[in-house]
Amino acid sequence: MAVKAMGTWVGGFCRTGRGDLGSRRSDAVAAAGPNWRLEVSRAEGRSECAGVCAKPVEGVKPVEDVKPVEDEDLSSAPPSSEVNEGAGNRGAEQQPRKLNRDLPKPLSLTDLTVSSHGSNVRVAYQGSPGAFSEAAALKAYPQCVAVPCEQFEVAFKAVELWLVDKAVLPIENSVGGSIHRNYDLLLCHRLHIVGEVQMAVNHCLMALPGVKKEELKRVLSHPQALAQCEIALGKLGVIRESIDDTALAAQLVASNGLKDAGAIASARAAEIYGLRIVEEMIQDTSDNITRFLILAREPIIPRTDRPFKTSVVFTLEEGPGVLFKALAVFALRSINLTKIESRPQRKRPLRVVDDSNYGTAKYFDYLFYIDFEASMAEPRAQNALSHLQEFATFLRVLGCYPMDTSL
Ligand SMILES: O=C(O)C(=O)C[C@]1(C(=O)O)C=C[C@@H](O)C=C1
Repeated sequence: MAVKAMGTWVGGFCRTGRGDLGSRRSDAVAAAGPNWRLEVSRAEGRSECAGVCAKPVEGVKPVEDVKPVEDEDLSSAPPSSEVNEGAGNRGAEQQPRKLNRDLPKPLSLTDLTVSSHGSNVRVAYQGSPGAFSEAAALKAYPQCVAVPCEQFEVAFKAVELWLVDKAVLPIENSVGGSIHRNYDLLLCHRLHIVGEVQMAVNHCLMALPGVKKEELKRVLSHPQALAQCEIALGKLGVIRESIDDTALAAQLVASNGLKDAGAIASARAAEIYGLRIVEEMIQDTSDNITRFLILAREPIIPRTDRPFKTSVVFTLEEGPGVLFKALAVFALRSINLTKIESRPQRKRPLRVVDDSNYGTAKYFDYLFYIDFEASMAEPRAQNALSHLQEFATFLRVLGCYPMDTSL
């Protein structure tokens, strides 16, 4: 079955000894401006990170202005001609000479300080300004520079390549369920879950100013958003069109002047792109919650002074009761599970039991993702994972992080 992991305990973490699953590190720290989206370039069908991609999103207000050191405001300094005039003859009263305004300024302690509000933190999210993921990034780090990315994978790579510090990505929604792509990407990248963000998602139906709800023939949005508003869309009887993110849907309606199309997005997206909200809270249930993960290059130190959660992924041998046995390692220690997800192993999608292939001869191999309510600093969590390791064919701790109990 899958590769057997040799676990090592590092500072309370069970870190498996599986080889590098594709993460790349670079010392290159690049500063992508606030109005830029990171994107994946596809060469010969292979998905590759293009690094900082200078693609401005048209008509979008910057999320936060970044001021490069070289562009410091020098307007208060006198022009160099004035400064140089008679220099050397004025003793103590002379104006300071501006020698070379292009010289780099040395880093100071202030430059190195990351405030508790995350004012220096650059956080990648998937989507365009006004997307719900941007709001989640700002909930996690209120003063951060939120960096829009075209795809989830770009956000992962942006962290790995040090283009940003963190990524905030959706993992599940209370109506739409799991975002499987991010489960798969967690496994093929070496990032750590360092936090979670729960956010109430209130969807608005919006259109060009003057367009009535009854005039809409189609509605554009992210597939998750369309799924979360199934009842309202059914009543409207419109065609649903999938777009990469909700804010991009709003932008498309606005920039193309689509009179027959509406968009489902946030109230902030309506404001940014100049659309009028024709109906608020159109999601199927008023409590529509999306949970996002905060990903970073390094894990955080698990603690016990507040509620922590741990996320793991593992594989098991085939056989009756093995999943039952795996879940029992938590039950035996009164550890509450908050999520279980299974994903097919892509490299071993199908197994045939016998050559004749009679009866139920084909079945799948699965990866199991589990979130449980305990910190890796607690002996019961460490013991549970040691126990699981006795029969799991592969085990990786994806992260141990404080639970988000707010909304
Ligand atoms: O399209 C957006 O606005 C997003 O942030 C993506 C996303 C998602 O992928 O689930 C985030 C929150 C909502 O559940 C709907 C869409």
